This record gives sequence, C-alpha cells and structure tokens, in this order.
Amino acid sequence: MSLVLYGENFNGDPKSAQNVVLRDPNSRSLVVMNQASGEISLVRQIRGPRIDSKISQNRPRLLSSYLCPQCGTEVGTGFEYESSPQSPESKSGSFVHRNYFKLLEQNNPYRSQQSCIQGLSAIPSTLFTPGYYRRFFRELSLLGSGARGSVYKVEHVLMDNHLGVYALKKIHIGNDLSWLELGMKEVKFLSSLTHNCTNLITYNHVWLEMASASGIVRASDGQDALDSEQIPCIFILQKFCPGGNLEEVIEKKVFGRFADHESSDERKRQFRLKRAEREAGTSKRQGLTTSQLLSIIYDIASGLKELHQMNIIHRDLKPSNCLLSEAYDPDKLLYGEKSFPNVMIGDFGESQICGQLRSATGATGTLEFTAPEVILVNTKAGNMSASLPQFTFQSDMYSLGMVCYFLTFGELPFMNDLSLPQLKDDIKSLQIDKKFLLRKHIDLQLLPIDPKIFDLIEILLSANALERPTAAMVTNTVRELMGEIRRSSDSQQSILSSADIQDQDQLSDSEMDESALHESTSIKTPEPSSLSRYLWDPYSLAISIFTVYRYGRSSYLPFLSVFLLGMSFRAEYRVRSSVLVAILSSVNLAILLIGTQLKSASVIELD
Ligand SMILES: Nc1ncnc2c1ncn2[C@@H]1O[C@H](COP(=O)(O)OP(=O)(O)OP(=O)(O)O)[C@@H](O)[C@H]1O
Repeated sequence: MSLVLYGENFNGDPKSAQNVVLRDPNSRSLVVMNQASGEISLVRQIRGPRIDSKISQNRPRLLSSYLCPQCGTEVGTGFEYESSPQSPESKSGSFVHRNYFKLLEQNNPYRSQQSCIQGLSAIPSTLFTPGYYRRFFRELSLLGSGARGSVYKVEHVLMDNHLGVYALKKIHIGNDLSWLELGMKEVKFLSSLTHNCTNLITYNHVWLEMASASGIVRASDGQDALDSEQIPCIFILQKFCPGGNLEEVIEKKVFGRFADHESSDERKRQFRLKRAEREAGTSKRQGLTTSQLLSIIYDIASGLKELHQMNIIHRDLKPSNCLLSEAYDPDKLLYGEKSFPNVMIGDFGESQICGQLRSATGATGTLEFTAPEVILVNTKAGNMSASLPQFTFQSDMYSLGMVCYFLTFGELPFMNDLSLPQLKDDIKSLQIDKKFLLRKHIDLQLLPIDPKIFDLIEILLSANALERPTAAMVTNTVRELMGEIRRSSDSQQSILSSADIQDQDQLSDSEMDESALHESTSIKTPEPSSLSRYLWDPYSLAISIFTVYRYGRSSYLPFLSVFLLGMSFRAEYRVRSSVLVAILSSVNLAILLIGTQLKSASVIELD
C-alpha cells in the first residue's frame, strides 16, 4: 500500500511529488518524503477533520491544513492524501511506511562519522549507523531480557515530536561476526513478513550501532565491569505488544502465582486476599475458560500457519515468545469479539527455512517445549549436520501442544529442578493421554473445560510426529469448536430466556463452558437446579395437596405448605424451598405417626 500526497505541493512536476511515510493520529502528524531528493519533513495537522476518525469511516480523501513544527509556517493547506481502505493500519488510523526507518537512517547526518569504530576489524565500519538510536528514540522502560539480548519499550521521536511506541531488541554482538550473523538471521525471518500478520510480530527496522556495555559483565563487587565501554550492538525495532508475554500473564493473572520480582508487600497482600476469599468461601476456581483457551490456541495456530506457509519453522515456540496486543484483565469478558486479547508470535532468533540443515552445534530452542524427536542425547562432537535429527513443521506443532498444556494447567508435565540429562529423558519418554489429562484437571480443581481440548493436547503431543495435526488443521478444529460453543450458548440462552430471565442474567462464561463440557462428554448430569425441579416439584405438589386435604383450615400447616410450593417454582428460592419442603414433609410425617400412635393407644385404653 502507498499513500500519495498531492495538492498544492504537487503541481504536475514529479520532482515535487511527496509521499506520506508515517501518519500518527495521536499527535496528528504526518512525515512526508520528497520523492526526488529523499528529504524527510514533518507536518502537523492544525485544521480539518481528525485523520483517524475519517479514515476509519472509509473515507479515502481528506482536506487538511498542516504546520511545519520547525519554522511554524502553515504548509500544504488543502493537502489531500489517499489511503487504501484495505490496509490494516488505515483501520487503526496509524500508518508507517515499510521503509520509513530506513529512510530516516539515510537522512541521518551522522551516518558518515564513523571514526569511533574504525578500530574494529571484524565488522566493516560502513555497516554502522552512529547516533541513530539517540537521535530518533527515547528509552521508556526495560520490557525483558532473553538469552541473546534485552528488549526495551521505546518512543520514536522526530524533531521533538512523539510518533509512536515500539519494542526495541538490543543484542550485544561485540566484535564477533558469528553473533552478527545470528542477529541478522532473526531480522531475515522477520523481514520476510512483508504483509501485516495479525498473529506474528512484524518488524520495522534493523541497524548496527555502538552502545554501552553496561549491565553485561559485572565485577565481583557488583559494579559494572564494562560501564564506560562501547561495544557493537544490533538493534531490532519491532511492533510493541502492550499486553506482555503469555507466560507471565498465565502464571500471574490466571493461576495467581507470584512473579520473582514481586515485592514482599505485594506477595503478602495477595496471600491475605486469597486467604480471605478462602475463608469467605468465595475463592474462585482457577484456570482459563474453554472460550479463552480456544481463542489463544486459534491465534497461535494461525501465526504458525502463516509461518509454515512461508516455509519457515519457528523452532522456539513457547509462552514467553507469545505476546499480547493488549493487557489481559481477569474481570473483562470480551476483547472486541474475542474472549482473550489477540496473541502474536515473536522472537524468530531460532527460526529456519524448512529443509535447511541444523547447525552442528545441535542448538535447540527451550528444551521443555522441544519435540522429543529433535532432542539430542549423547551427541558426539563432530557429528555432521545432516546426520542430526532435523526440525520440521511437526516439531513446531509439538511445541504448540506443550503451550496448550501450560495454558490449561499453568504448569508443565516435568518436575522442577531436573538435571539436563534427566529432563531430556523425561521428554523422550513422555506419554500424555486424555485420561491422564482429565484426571489431572479434576485433581487441580480447575474451571471445567470442554474435553475436546484434551483431545487436541493429546494429539499435538503425540510421540509420533506424523500423527500431529498441521497448523491449518488446528485452526479448523478450533474454529469448529468455537462454533459449537457459540451455538450451544445461543440455544441455552433461548431456553433460559423463555424459562427464566433472571437465570439468564447470571449465566457466566464459565457456566457456558460447563454446559459445553456436559454436552460433549455426553454424560448428562443434570445441574442442581434442574435436579430439584424434576425431583422436588411433583413431590412438593403432592405433599401440599395431602396437607390441605388432611388439615383443612384447622392448622397453619396447609398455608405454609402452599406458600412453600409457590416459592419452589421460583428459580432463586428453589434450593432453599426444597429444604423447607423437606422439613414440611417431615413435620407432616411426624404428626401422622404421633396421631396414629395416639389413636391406637386410646383404642387399647378403651379395650
Ligand atoms: N514486541 C514486544 N513487545 C512487548 N514486549 C516484548 C516484545 N518482544 C519481547 N518482549 C518482552 O521482552 C522479553 C524478552 O524477549 P526475548 O525475545 O529477548 O527473550 P525471551 O523470549 O524471553 O527469552 P529467550 O531469548 O530465552 O527466548 C519477552 O519475554 C517479552 O516479555
């Protein structure tokens, strides 16, 4: 997609044609590039309709006035620009041209000043872009650190204007071409995602720059050993996901576990809260609901499907590499039309093209999520790449199965603190079947879920790679399951609305899941309220008729009995009135027995 700017500035002379390379609706700014000179300038909207509101209404053309923030002159009154309506960015109102950050790099006046890296022999100095990071970005916070580098939340700043938030991965490569190669591998895969994928993290730009080595090597006294050192780094700018990673969200917000970095006050507060809930009997069952699980599995499988269609094997799929497009709130039921925020797969540092031979180092992704057939046991040094078991699309599907297991139980099927060889043995001998999963789910007293999810986990974690479904098959299965749940909740809702509107108001997501669970297991266990309806109602009717017939108006019992009968037909009193009807029938029975005994005693006396 491209935006073509025309209007006063475009007078038919192609030399003066301008391209909009970035549009930020928040600051009402456009960055425009002169096609002929490659020069970049920033303009801000001062008059006219808001650019985001109009674009979202699918109105392709706008008339606006813009101000040059540098000299303050009003420029381009009457600018019009067009946007392709199918562009995903145009829906959200923001737009970043694919080459925008590259264009900025070319506009960087410091590009030629590379004296500081002349001493480096291995990496050619022409590959560096000194000052680019400091000039165009402001570091907001550290998002996390992985095996190869740290990820920061950064704000893109141009001429003191804030133009969007990004995630920036900084990998210290030192003076080592092999590390550079590894870093570039990630970029190569990221850059093959040319279109905007809903379930894959897209990348914006990559460059090399010298950066502080602070925090990399610490001396024994805890001080930074390389504090003042500047070492070569690879910077990878990518889409920022505000919801954080799936591992933290599941552990902390779904299963209520404490994070390592949580303060002791916060731990105490959460502990007290849980204890109070337990004592008050209000503690909720833990776990995700069926619809939430399906939503996450669908997103990750869709991301994998896209990757596999591009012939790429991810190789390191795990919850910490799955990022959320917005924050998860346990009290929120809907995120747009979904039951969980959109999940995107990131970190392509281990990815490879299908068929490419594995390196002889035998490196795997994170062991717990790695398929048993690609785990190396007793690998001899010098083993040839070709003789090593190779990663496949099916090994990615196994990782998806392990992610599903983690989402369902909040833990993995391996013991903690295993040594590496023990863990490898456990992975190789792992046998997961539906019975085991059902048992575990019951033992952990988690929220009820549709057992078809256990079928899915079982088949994805199959020891035989050929039995595992493809990503496309998983998305189809999940879509069907979602449809079934929707249909069952629709029919349940229509029954409820005709039977009892109040009950319908209280129907929660988890109750819908419970009904789906009963339906699909075909063990038709009636819920308590319907049990009482079928058992108690005819019984209470009979007992009331008997009480009225027996006592007439001579006692208060018939009145009480009719009152309770009426209550038992109201859903919200059904359970309690059943107890009262039971008391009433016991009282009736007692009076009947005492009466019979008194009668027979008086007959004996008379005799
Ligand atoms: N695009 C992003 N948006 C928001 N947060 C991100 C983004 N990318 C990464 N993060 C955060 O930074 C953390 C570190 O990411 P990184 O990919 O470097 O390592 P990792 O996947 O956690 O570990 P490893 O390198 O061992 O695979 C992630 O766990 C995530 O919380």
